[in-house]
Amino acid sequence: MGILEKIKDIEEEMARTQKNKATEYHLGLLKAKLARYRAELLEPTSKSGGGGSGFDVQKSGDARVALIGFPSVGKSTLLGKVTHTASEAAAYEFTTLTAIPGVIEYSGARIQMLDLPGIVEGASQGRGRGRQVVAVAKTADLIIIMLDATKSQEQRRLLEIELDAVGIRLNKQKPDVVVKRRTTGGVTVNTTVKLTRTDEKTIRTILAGYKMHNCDIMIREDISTDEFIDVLIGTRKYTPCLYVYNKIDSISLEQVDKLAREPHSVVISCEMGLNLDYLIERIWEDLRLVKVYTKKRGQHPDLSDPICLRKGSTIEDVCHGIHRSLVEKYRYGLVWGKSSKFAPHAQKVGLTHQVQDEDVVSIFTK
Ligand SMILES: Nc1nc2c(ncn2[C@@H]2O[C@H](COP(=O)(O)OP(=O)(O)OP(=O)(O)O)[C@@H](O)[C@H]2O)c(=O)[nH]1
Ligand SMILES: [K+]
Ligand SMILES: [Mg+2]
Repeated sequence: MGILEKIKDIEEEMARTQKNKATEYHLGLLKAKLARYRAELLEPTSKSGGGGSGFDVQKSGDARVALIGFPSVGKSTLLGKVTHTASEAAAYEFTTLTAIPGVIEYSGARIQMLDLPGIVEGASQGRGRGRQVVAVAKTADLIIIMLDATKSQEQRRLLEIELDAVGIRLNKQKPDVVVKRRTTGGVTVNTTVKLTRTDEKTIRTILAGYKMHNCDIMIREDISTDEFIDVLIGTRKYTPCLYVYNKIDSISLEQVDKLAREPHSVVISCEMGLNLDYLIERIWEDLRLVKVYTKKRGQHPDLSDPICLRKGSTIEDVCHGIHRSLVEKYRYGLVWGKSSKFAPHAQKVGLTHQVQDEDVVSIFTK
């Protein structure tokens, strides 16, 4: 039996099985199996799944944003509006057939935006170029799910399902669970919180399904069964996502207002140039980047060429951003800005000091 058939079998069995206390463990096991087969399906070497390795676009700039959506929602039009790259846009579906990179310049930072072909339902199973598109989505630091505001909300759910199927978890943190494999000793499960969405027996059943007979599990949040399986599989990608509703020029103000109030959502009109600056600000925020300006002794800071880092980065990361060997020669640093205890004056800092957005940093070497 091929993988696709096995998946179908399990899905059918799950659909047949009534959900109640008595079947919970069995369903957990089926879910674990299903997740394993799906993962196999995504292997580029897998024969049954049809391959599809993604478009070969070099990463560039400080972060990558991928545009995911159904055909003709306006992805290419957006790329043309916010970057210097033109990507053909037209009124027919599947105008774009490959990945087209552009660059958004935002106060000295460079964000790569990838225009992609439209995907259809079933993309993650290999329909159309869906496989390649979702493979690219996996490499993104931020996913934009682009939607046509004139169409039903159903499109959003369908796209979420496709991304979920390839292991992308949108706007979620990695669950706080630690799994330690051992060679003997059986399974121990420790929890620091009460579990209301799964239970220890289900967890043990799933572990047995994965042939993990010796391990320590430490659970520090109220996870669901699915989230526990995610942790075991380990290759999940936790990516921030913005829902961008385009074509608001064609709907009523009341409708615009309603969409704009949804979490993680931005409403725009590419054609009328509405709200595009705000969209870029939100992209920047959701990427959770900080930019740090460097300054040489006795000179003004270089405001044209900041170093961009993840939020929570330290002076050590700043050093790496300047030169590989700088850390070895590091004596001390000076920071001006929000992270300085003595703002507006400088604070003398060590390598572990966390920087904040728009800090100015000077590094002094031995
Ligand atoms: N009314 C309206 N139409 C728009 C807007 N933005 C784009 N369009 C139109 O929507 C159609 C599709 O635009 P594209 O940019 O080609 O859409 P796409 O998502 O790249 O489409 P594919 O590459 O085929 O997947 C074109 O006719 C655009 O002119 C908008 O803000 N309002
Ligand atoms: K189009
Ligand atoms: Mg396009």
